[in-house]
Amino acid sequence: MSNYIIPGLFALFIWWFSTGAIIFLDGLPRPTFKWSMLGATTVFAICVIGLVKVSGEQTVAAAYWAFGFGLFAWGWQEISFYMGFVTGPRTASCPENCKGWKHFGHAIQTSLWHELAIIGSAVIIVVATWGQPNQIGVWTFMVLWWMHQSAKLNVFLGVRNLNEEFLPEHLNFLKSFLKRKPMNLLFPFSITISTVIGTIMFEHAGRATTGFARAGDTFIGVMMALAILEHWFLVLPLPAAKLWNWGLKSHKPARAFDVEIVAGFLGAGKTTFMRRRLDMLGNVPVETREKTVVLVNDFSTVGIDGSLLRGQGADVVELPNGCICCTLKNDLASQLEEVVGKFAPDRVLIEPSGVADLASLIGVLERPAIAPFKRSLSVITMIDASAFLGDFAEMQGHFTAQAKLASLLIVNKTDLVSAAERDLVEETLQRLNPDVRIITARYGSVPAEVFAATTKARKDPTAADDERAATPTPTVRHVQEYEAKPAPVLTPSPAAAPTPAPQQVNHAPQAHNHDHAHDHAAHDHAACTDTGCDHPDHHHDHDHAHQDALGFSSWAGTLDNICDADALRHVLDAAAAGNFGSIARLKGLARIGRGWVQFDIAGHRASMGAFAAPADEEPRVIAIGRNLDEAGLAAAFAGCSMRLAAE
Ligand SMILES: Nc1nc2c(ncn2[C@@H]2O[C@H](COP(=O)(O)OP(=O)(O)OP(=O)(O)O)[C@@H](O)[C@H]2O)c(=O)[nH]1
Repeated sequence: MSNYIIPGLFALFIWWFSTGAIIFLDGLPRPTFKWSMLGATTVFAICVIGLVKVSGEQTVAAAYWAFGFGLFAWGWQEISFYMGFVTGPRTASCPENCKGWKHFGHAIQTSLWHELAIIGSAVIIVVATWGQPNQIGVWTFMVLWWMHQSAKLNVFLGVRNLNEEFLPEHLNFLKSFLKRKPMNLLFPFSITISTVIGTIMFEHAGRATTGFARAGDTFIGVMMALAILEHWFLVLPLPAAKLWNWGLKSHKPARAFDVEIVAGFLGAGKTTFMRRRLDMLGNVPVETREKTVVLVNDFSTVGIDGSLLRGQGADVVELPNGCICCTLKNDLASQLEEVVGKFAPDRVLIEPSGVADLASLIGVLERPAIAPFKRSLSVITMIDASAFLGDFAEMQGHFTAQAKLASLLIVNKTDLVSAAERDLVEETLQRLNPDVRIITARYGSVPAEVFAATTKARKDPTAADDERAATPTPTVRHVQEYEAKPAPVLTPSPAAAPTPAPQQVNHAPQAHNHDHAHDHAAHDHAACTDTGCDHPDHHHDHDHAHQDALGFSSWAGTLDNICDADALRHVLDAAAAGNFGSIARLKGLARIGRGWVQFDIAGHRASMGAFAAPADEEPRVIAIGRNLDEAGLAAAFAGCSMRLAAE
């Protein structure tokens, strides 16, 4: 038995160790790459010479040597690719909306030279050992090649675990070619082929009569078994990456990151602004482009904002179902720690839900695990100019806190108000926080210069002194209006129309309720008083009361069918008119004909606009408000998808 167990364990160990070593080398500072590459090339040359030397021998030792040479020869392929020496002609993300064969073509271009290098290396190894009895090295190389190709195709077609943390920063563009979905059609074939070959090899090993054959067949069988395991790791909810946590240690960020919180009430235009901000951050030469991570937190169990922010060059991490103030505070803290370890970002943009407690969120950023990494913090608060006066009358504490904690206030949606109302909003805000800079905007459009100062506002004591001196907190009032193009294909809603009568429902949206109306409505949880803002940590025991004071609940549903545009608009108008309770915010994504729309109710106005959805998008809707008529909403949205089905 030891004839099988020892080579089996040897193969397992050497595979695990060499994989971890490559991950480790890959996370070291870039100047080390040339030395790693030089080392890998020397090792490759030694492996080819070694393979020639042992190819004529059929001893147990020769089996071990040949396996090791085959495996280390493969190491060169990995190092040369992951360190960026041998990749492909394409070094940029796939353009948005690029699909099908074109997308596949772009994917091939990202690693064309790498694939050709593998073919070249395989030819060298095959030729060097041609006609010789010891082919274990060749087979080891071939099995690794198979594992690599199959895993690569699977992550392209879609799997659950993309193991993006193993991708070094300079290969970030590859993420646009990875797809997250539970499974793809190739996966069962990959598993079956590996299982058949693995079984044949183990069966050969069992029948082998020499120590050489037993060891050799066991090596190949174990490599095939590892291929199977690696594939299952792609789709099962297992933290397989933890196997190489030691290798990832070198990937830990050496630098701190800037944090921008984009706050504001429901529908104020946070996501609209974030999209522009991401554009701004991505619109710089590649060498100076920052690694940006977006953390987005929808109020409902079903997130929408994450979908709207993807595809803009940043990694998007969703924290659905919450307010970043109650139970989610711990989730946020651990999520942030994970983001720091996994992505080593230069900048983290956080979009809390419209009812989040900003003071608590800032408190999370002060925690010891996160604070040392935080270089600066700026709080950009979006204000819906058209809804502010009404909302302020109802939720004075909430808006006071948001204004006082802001380092920049953007009075958005100025296209919807008169100049007099806009001035009134600005004056009210300025009175709440005399030091804050206020600018006005349409569709969240703000010039880039604004951020040169604001991103450095609220500097940490840990930040370099010269940096702080160079970028003072903006205290000068400066009000200016910036014109912006409205969102494309925006269709303002006509006068409120009646809800379509609930028809026979085929696919009722699946409802998820997220009710925060507990017993604490009496708490007035403004984080700031007229004399200033309390330290966020003083509020830990009462965070949930903030949400309760606002008294919102949410409803979410999925829209299984293609919707009828007119029916959808009628439902939106009815919802905006208050037919389904007092809706503060509604948003969703729906399929209409061959395309997609993003629809909204914000500030009691309904709107729809075209949306470029990725292939795996889910049509869905969420509503946030008070006294929501959930059954009515479910029937109405089911009605818009049914009407077309019935025609
Ligand atoms: N008329 C007008 N509409 C705007 C403007 N800015 C954003 N909107 C629209 O307002 C709606 C809400 O915008 P979002 O950016 O999703 O608002 P949000 O603050 O992220 O909303 P939540 O995530 O629900 O809190 C969308 O329909 C936007 O197109 C603006 O300046 N003028």
